[in-house]
Amino acid sequence: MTVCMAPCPIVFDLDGTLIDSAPDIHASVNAVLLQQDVAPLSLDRIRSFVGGGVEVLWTKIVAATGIEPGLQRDLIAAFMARYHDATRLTRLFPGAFEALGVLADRGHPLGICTNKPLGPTVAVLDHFGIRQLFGIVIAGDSLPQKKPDPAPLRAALQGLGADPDTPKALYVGDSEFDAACAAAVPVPFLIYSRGYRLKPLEQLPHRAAFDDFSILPRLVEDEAMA
Ligand SMILES: O=C(O)COP(=O)(O)O
Ligand SMILES: [Mg+2]
Repeated sequence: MTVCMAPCPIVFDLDGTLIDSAPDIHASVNAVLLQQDVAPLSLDRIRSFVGGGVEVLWTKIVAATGIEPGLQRDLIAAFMARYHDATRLTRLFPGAFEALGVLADRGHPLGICTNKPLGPTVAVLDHFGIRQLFGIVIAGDSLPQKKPDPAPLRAALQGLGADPDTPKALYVGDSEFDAACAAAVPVPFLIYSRGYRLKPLEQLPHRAAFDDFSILPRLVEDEAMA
């Protein structure tokens, strides 16, 4: 069965897929913990909490630190004040910029479907000068639902002009949230193996995996021929 003949829409996850943002998330979290006289958490720990969006992140932090759960709302507000434009420690993964350029030049409509809130999403896309590549950006606070619910990815596909019920499209992500979301749409899922997932690759349903963005344009072509 042909998945996509004409250049198909490709939707990307952001944290752990296009960008290594865990160092900025880590710094913003620890600044808030410091204000509360709570010991800092390691980068590895915080990275393992990323993927489900800000509320999930802070639910995990509250559980890990024993902070009074009633404080979570205020801590999220304090965190967002730092995180909304946090780009200083964030990097594009090697080759991601070039791969996006190749795919855009080939005519693939590109989109973003992330659980990261819209403020920091736009800040980081602007910071790296890649915002204009994406025809649609669905962020963690764009809809009432977040990944793994299929609604955000369906909205992103619709925004790129794809019929989400017969999606000749691809989703590129890194985590359990992305794999489950893609399966729920359903849409073929390509997984970046150097991202923030917790489980072994084999346990996440995916069409193909890649550890180097220079391979992605060929993987996309392979999908078109499949
Ligand atoms: O911010 C998060 O928790 C996850 O963001 P992502 O969906 O871009 O991986
Ligand atoms: Mg991710």
